[in-house]
This record gives sequence, C-alpha cells and structure tokens, in this order.
Amino acid sequence: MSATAVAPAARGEFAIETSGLTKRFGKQLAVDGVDLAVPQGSVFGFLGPNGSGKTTTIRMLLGLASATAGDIRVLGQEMPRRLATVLPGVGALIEGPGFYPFLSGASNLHRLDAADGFAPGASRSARVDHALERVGLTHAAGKKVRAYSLGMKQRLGIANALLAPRELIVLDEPTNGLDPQGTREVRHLIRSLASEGTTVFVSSHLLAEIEQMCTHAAVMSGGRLVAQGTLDELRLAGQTRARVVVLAPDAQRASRILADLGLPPDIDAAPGGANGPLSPAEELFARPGSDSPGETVLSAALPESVAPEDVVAALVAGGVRVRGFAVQQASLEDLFVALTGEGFDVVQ
Ligand SMILES: Nc1ncnc2c1ncn2[C@@H]1O[C@H](COP(=O)(O)OP(=O)(O)OP(=O)(O)O)[C@@H](O)[C@H]1O
Repeated sequence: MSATAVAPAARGEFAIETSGLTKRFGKQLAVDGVDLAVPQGSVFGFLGPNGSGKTTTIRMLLGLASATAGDIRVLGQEMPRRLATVLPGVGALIEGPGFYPFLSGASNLHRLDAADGFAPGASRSARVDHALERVGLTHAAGKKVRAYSLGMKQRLGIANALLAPRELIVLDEPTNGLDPQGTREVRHLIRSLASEGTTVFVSSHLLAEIEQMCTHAAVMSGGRLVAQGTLDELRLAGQTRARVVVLAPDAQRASRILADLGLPPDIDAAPGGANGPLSPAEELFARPGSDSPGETVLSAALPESVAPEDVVAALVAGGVRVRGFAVQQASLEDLFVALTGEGFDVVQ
C-alpha cells in the first residue's frame, strides 16, 4: 500500500471506537472497560488527571501496546488486526518525538520518513517540505533541532505526523511543557487541521485547553471512562448540579427554610471577613474592604424540581432578610472535578 492511500472509514461514523477496552499491568488495572466513541471530523479531547490511563489507551489504539481485553476499531477497521491498513491513515505524536539535536528539522523528518515502511521515497522531499510548511517551520527547516524552542520541537513532531495525508491525528498532551506562545501555535495548528476535516484526538490534563479547541470530550478517571459527549452535552450534564447561593443575616432561619425545601445548605459565615481562601459561594458576595458583619452565605444544590424563584419566595415569606441571591450554573470544571474527584489544572 502506498503512503498516500488513506484507510477508508466510510462505513463507520466513528474514527475511533472501543468496547470494553482493558489493560492490566500485573495487578494494576490501568484501563478498565473503556467504551470510546470518537465521531469522524470531531476534535475530541481526551481529558483526565495524570495516571488516569490516557497514554495507555492511546498506545492500545495505535497498536503500540496490546489490550488485555476489549475491541478497538480505528477508521472503521479492527485493531490491531488491520494495523497495516489503518496506520497509514493515522498520524500520531506520543510522549514527545525523539529528534536528533545535531540534525536539522528537515533532516530529522527525512530520517523518520525513511524509517516508515509505508512511505514512498520518491515523494519524500516534497512531503517533508509540505509538512514543515503546514506547521509553520519552513524558515527553520535547515536549523539544527537543538536550536529549536520547545514549541518548535512540538510542531516538528506534528509535522512528522503530517508527512502523509491523514484521516486521523492522535496527539498525546501536545502542549505539555510549552510556553504560552508555543501553546497558542499548537492549538492554532490543531484547529486548522480540524477545519480541513481531519479527526483530531487530543489528550490533555488542561480543561481550559479542551474547552477552547474541542467539539467533543471524554473524561478518564482511575482507568475508567466517566463521561463523554459533545461539550454542550457535558455542560448540560453539569447544569443539573446548579447551586443556589443566599446572602442573609438570619442564617439559622434561612437554613431551616432551605432544608424544608429539600436544599440542605452549606453555611459560610461573614463573606470577606474570614481568613483564608473564599469558597466560590463566598466569592460571589464578597465585598473587598468590608467584613460584612452579621451576614452569612448559604449555598445548596438546586434540585431540578425546585424553581429558584420559589426558593426566594419561601425565604422572604419565612421572614429572612435576603440581601443577595444567585443561581450558580456548574461549569465543565465543576462537573469534571465531581466526576474525577480531582482538581484540573485550568490555567492557560
Ligand atoms: N508499562 C507500565 N507498567 C506498569 N504500569 C504502567 C505502565 N504504563 C502505565 N502504567 C500505569 O498505568 C496507569 C495509567 O498510566 P497512563 O500513563 O496511561 O496515564 P495517563 O493518564 O496517560 O497519565 P499521564 O498524563 O501522567 O501520562 C498509571 O498508574 C501508570 O503508573
């Protein structure tokens, strides 16, 4: 098969599909019964804290590690049985590319392409030039890789994944270790790949990154897939976890009324007055420079069956002097933290 031939995926609507995918290292279950469904044409974020099983899953998808159990289909074909048919259609960047620092970017790509049994030598130079252009490295093609910034090295790794036309690009933590500029460059590149119709499967532990780039996401936690869907679907799932936040001086009375409505509250005294970090509910009503004497912030999960306006009405009818009221919609971050039990690094 020639390197420019792309494995057909027409019959499947999913670029990647797994069922019951499992990987055991001795006693440790690194990946536990994962059912992934990555729609064709999506930019699919594969989220999870460190050690949650993302890299192990990706390695199995690409035939780099064998599964203990379960089925994998990539571009509509069974893996690893159809590896030789599937791999030419897949470009991947996993765990940082290994480049020779004393060779130029172009020479490194020539070497890597020559080592690829599927790649035709006749078109190598043109394909290397095109891939370097694709990632914006034409100007640095002749520069030794040791003089590349991290962002440039990462883009060179992506250029390596783009040495042939691909239906699917798999990137494992492509912005890891990059400065903000490098991160922007890589994100921009991912978006432009997606705009050409390539399915991009990208793992990250950065939630904000996934929110900026992706159409879909899946969340891994402790080897299990705990959520997947479009970002909107995931946000909707989060909205069932909306909270009401009440600022009032009559804490006990407000607390009793909320509990009677089925909203047993958390209580934070005097927003802005206490030492230590503010909770998100406290932040809502914190007034810098004021220690809000006598005021209390109460917050409670809002069940779908209760309308926020009924909560205010009940508080007022019960004689609570409500000074502040808000409904906080859960963000994707709240949902993911709730799902994984771990905080995400949300910077960048
Ligand atoms: N070759 C291996 N032998 C034994 N255990 C392993 C091996 N590879 C991974 N693990 C374990 O499997 C679990 C999942 O690791 P994995 O690297 O897939 O997670 P990850 O989500 O990609 O995390 P990170 O973002 O840190 O790479 C971890 O507990 C890890 O220690």
